[in-house]
Amino acid sequence: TSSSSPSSTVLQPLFQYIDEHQDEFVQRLGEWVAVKSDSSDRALWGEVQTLLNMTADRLREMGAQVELADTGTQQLSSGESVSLPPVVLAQFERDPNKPTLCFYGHVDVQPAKMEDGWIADPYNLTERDGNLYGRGATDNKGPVLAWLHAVETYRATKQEVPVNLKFIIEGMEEVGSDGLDELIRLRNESFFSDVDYIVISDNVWVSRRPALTYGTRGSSYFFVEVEGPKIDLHSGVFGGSIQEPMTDLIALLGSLLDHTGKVLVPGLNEAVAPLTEEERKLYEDIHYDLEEMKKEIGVKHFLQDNKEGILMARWRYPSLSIHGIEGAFSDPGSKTVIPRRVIGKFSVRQVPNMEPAVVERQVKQHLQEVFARHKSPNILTVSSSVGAKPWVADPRDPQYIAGRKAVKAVFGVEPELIREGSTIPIAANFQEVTGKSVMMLPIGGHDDGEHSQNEKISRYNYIQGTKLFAAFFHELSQLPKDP
Ligand SMILES: C[C@H](N)C(=O)N[C@@H](Cc1c[nH]cn1)C(=O)O
Ligand SMILES: [Zn+2]
Ligand SMILES: [Zn+2]
Repeated sequence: TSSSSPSSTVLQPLFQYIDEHQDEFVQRLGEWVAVKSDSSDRALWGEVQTLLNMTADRLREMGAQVELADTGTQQLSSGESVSLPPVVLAQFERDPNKPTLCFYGHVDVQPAKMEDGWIADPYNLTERDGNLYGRGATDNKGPVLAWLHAVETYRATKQEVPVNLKFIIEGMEEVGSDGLDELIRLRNESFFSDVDYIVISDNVWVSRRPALTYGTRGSSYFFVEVEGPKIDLHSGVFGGSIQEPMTDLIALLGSLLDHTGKVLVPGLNEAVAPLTEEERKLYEDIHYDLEEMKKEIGVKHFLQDNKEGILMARWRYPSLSIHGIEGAFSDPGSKTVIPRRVIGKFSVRQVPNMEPAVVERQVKQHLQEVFARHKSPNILTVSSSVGAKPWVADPRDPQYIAGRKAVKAVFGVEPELIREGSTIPIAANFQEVTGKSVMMLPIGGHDDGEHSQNEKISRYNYIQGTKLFAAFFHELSQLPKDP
């Protein structure tokens, strides 16, 4: 920005504070990463709760009114029901003359173990070559903290925050945001009634350029259980004489997609929204270096041979990924066992105009038909979870103008307009139920490795991202009142 513009007069002291306090911000990220808030493991929901409490405390210290809202219970397959972790709902003092921004984020993480190939303990934030490594560093603890630090910066520099602020922070995003959709419905007429804009920072850029994100894919997660004998069996004694559950399961999983990545479940691709010329053009301008990406993730080639094809496959077409097999022998060594029961796990990423309920029905029917053809004596059970819809917003919405200006003020470039292949389970609900404008304003780098070994956020992105959020408050307040 030019140093004489009014925006820069407001922003410079904020940016200076952020630069001067960056070590404290990194230290706080270390404290958050140290909390093993892995929501996929029910035994760790206490840790999730600990971090939600820490978030609530921090918001209270900054002057917010905070509620830990109940989200009900989860029914286990055993029939038992367990209480879900609460959701933090926070609001700062309201001025009716200011627009109201609501930030959504999550503090739970994906599982992480040293033996998966981490260079250092995933729960001990470690700085190497300007990068901050640790589970949750980019997904989503770093960005949540960056929003809190942006608020802290205004307060510490005695500048009035130019927007009304609300926060909604959950601890179950990584497993499908159980209970949150109902909470939003319940609070639509209260907590959300005066919200003008909802912003999410739970994804990464697609290249080295900053980005604004206007769409995510939806997701349904499937469990395919094949149960056979009462006990595991010796493969030398029984091999060849029984239909093995694992053989059934591999055939079922193998029937789901072909080597080109095409999903083979009948009907599944039929609902996909047709590609318009206008949409196709949007892909041309996006920076995406194929050769660099191949090197970065260590693949010889992608399934598509051009940028547009790859990005469309990631953002606007469905995909199916097989994640694992529970009950299978996966330790080192050579055990010669026939597992008695195995559970295959896979998920389908969904795009406009697919409906999770329809996809779930199509997948279950397909698996049952394939299984019936095999005439197996084993028992097949298919169940599903998550059921998250895809989300697409109108990037011409005023919030995106403020996002663009904030990016320009901090990074000196225009942001890319991108979509995201992964899922924010609650994004579509926010838009549909509240009717408010939703935008994603990511700060993570394209190489942050969300869900992967050695997840990181660079110190640069973390600190510049904090400035981006501080600038976004300002730019939002500068939008014309009734656009
Ligand atoms: C984009 C976000 N950071 C994320 O990782 N979301 C998860 C949500 C999910 C989907 N199925 C279960 N959880 C993801 O996209 O995997
Ligand atoms: Zn996330
Ligand atoms: Zn995630």
